[in-house]
Amino acid sequence: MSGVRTMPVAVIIGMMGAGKTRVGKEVAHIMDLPFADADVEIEHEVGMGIPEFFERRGEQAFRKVEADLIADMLEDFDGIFSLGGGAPMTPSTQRALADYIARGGRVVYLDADPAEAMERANRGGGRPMLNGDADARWKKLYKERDPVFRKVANVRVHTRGQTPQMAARKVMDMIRERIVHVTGTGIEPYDVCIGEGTMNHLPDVLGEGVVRVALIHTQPVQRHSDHARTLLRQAGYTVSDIVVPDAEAGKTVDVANGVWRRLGDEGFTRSDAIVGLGGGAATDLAGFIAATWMRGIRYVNCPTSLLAMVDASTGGKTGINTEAGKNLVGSFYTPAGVLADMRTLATLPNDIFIEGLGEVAKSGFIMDPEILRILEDHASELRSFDGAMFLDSGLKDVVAELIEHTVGVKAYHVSADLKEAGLREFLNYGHTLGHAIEKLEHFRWRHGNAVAVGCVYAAELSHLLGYIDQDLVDYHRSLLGSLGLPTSWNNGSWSDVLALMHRDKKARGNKLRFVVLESVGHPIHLEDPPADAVEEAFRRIQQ
Ligand SMILES: NC(=O)c1ccc[n+]([C@@H]2O[C@H](COP(=O)([O-])OP(=O)(O)OC[C@H]3O[C@@H](n4cnc5c(N)ncnc54)[C@H](O)[C@@H]3O)[C@@H](O)[C@H]2O)c1
Ligand SMILES: Nc1ncnc2c1ncn2[C@@H]1O[C@H](COP(=O)(O)OP(=O)(O)O)[C@@H](O)[C@H]1O
Ligand SMILES: O=C(O)C1=C[C@@H](OP(=O)(O)O)[C@@H](O)[C@H](O)C1
Repeated sequence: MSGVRTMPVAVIIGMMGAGKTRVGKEVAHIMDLPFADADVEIEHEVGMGIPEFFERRGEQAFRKVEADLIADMLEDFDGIFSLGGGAPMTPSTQRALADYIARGGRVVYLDADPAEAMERANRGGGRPMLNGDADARWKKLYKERDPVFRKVANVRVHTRGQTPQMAARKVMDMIRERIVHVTGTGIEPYDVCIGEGTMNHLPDVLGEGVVRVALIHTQPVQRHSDHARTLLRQAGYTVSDIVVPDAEAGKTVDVANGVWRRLGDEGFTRSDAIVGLGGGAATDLAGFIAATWMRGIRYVNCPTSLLAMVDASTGGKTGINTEAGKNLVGSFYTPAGVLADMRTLATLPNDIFIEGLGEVAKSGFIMDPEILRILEDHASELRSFDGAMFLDSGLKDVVAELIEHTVGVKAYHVSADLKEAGLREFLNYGHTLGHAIEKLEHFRWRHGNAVAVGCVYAAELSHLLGYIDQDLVDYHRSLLGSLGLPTSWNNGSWSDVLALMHRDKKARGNKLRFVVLESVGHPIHLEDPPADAVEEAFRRIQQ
């Protein structure tokens, strides 16, 4: 015996006729997993059909057998497990499902259209709960059960008008999703959902109180915003499509003003919402609009670049650029949810993908060595990322795992320190020099590339001050280089760099402050380091 506890990959619940058995079997088939249906297992156990058991022993006896069997299967079945329609109404099963979710399980509420499910449930008979006026019985049960199903499930899949195959694909995408929960002082908890098709959650995350949705996006992601708009319209929202200039050109007060004007003209109220879709520039602007319109309305981020997925869209920093500088005007304002839909990466250019790996690696250095291991193992595939091939390649799972880990690092720091009073500053590893490079390159250097050079600089500084050995500095260079990221910069004078580093937001008075490493996973604050070390580290990244 290995002693490892097994558990179902997913448990499917829903009304009679929702398709729990049919769709569940299909999911198991596609995922090459075993399938079990609670009703069939019960029939084996009691040696008779369910209608006969109901007739002979009654519903109460059935519920007891059902609850015991489910409790056992939740401990030792490792495939797709469909429950009978009424099973989640039993309190002990509700507790068992909550425990299963706490262990990482997925309880999928197969939410079929009532008319479709009712018609299917009436086919073929064999459902004792529908004896008599079947439609009336079904409707009554639906009223009782739907609120409970919503509560006990952690995944909800709408299947209206879908074939069993289509519904199964949707279930599969959703059970493969990775979810990072962000919470902490001053944060209304929210989830970052990572996976293929996570954008489908938009209506669920926006909720029912919202009437109008402003979909803020840029032109290069039009294909994805078209999809989001369709989803939103199908869910009954009135959608305002707002196209803003691409990249940093969109993060201006003039653009913000134009968006505020649209919201005013179109009657946006406090109960309406914003969806920001695109790279980090678009999500920063959308968050800023959401934070400021009527002093704060609901917003959801749909990041479409790797950098936006792992960094910009999570953590609640929103903002625009002004003449005073980049990101100097903004607000801490957390989204209602972040939907990192991997399908959007299919159109992402290689250089923008690679740049995102700079922040991924940084997160590995400061906290999560597993990130570094994954980067090492897959460096050459990552480096030759090709959006057109991505979704059909094994790289998809690697990238999803990297995003999950990196968002986890960000969520950890943000949870403890939303407003960057201390711990959150560790996320700034590599950024002190990185920001100076970006500025001196007039922002033609991409952020993640500048951060990569900045990480090598911070590692050199850590070494010069005796915190880490040369091997770890070399490791920074070799890992980042293997991913196609730059590790040196020689396009500006030391005096300009130093002056800019003094204006970094971590600096205090005349004192420079850096984040350096004591070892992988152990960053520390470094205040007012010796001037010669600060300069020598710079000399070392010039070649
Ligand atoms: N709020 C934060 O915490 C935070 C953190 C890090 C960065 N940022 C901000 O994020 C911005 C950088 O983000 P970025 O690197 O995503 O840059 P970006 O938003 O400028 O996007 C880069 C380019 O890629 C395009 N693009 C994005 N997704 C695409 C897709 N799926 N297919 C095709 N093209 C796509 C964009 O349209 C743009 O042309 C900066 O403004 C930075 O200040 C914010
Ligand atoms: N999405 C669907 N489209 C068409 N028929 C379906 C769909 N889902 C289920 N069915 C059919 O409806 C009937 C009831 O489905 P079943 O899986 O037994 O529901 P449940 O287990 O939820 O009670 C079956 O005949 C099944 O093949
Ligand atoms: O709704 C219910 O209470 C029941 C639903 C049935 O399963 P299906 O939902 O698969 O029909 C079966 O467990 C039993 O007849 C009781």
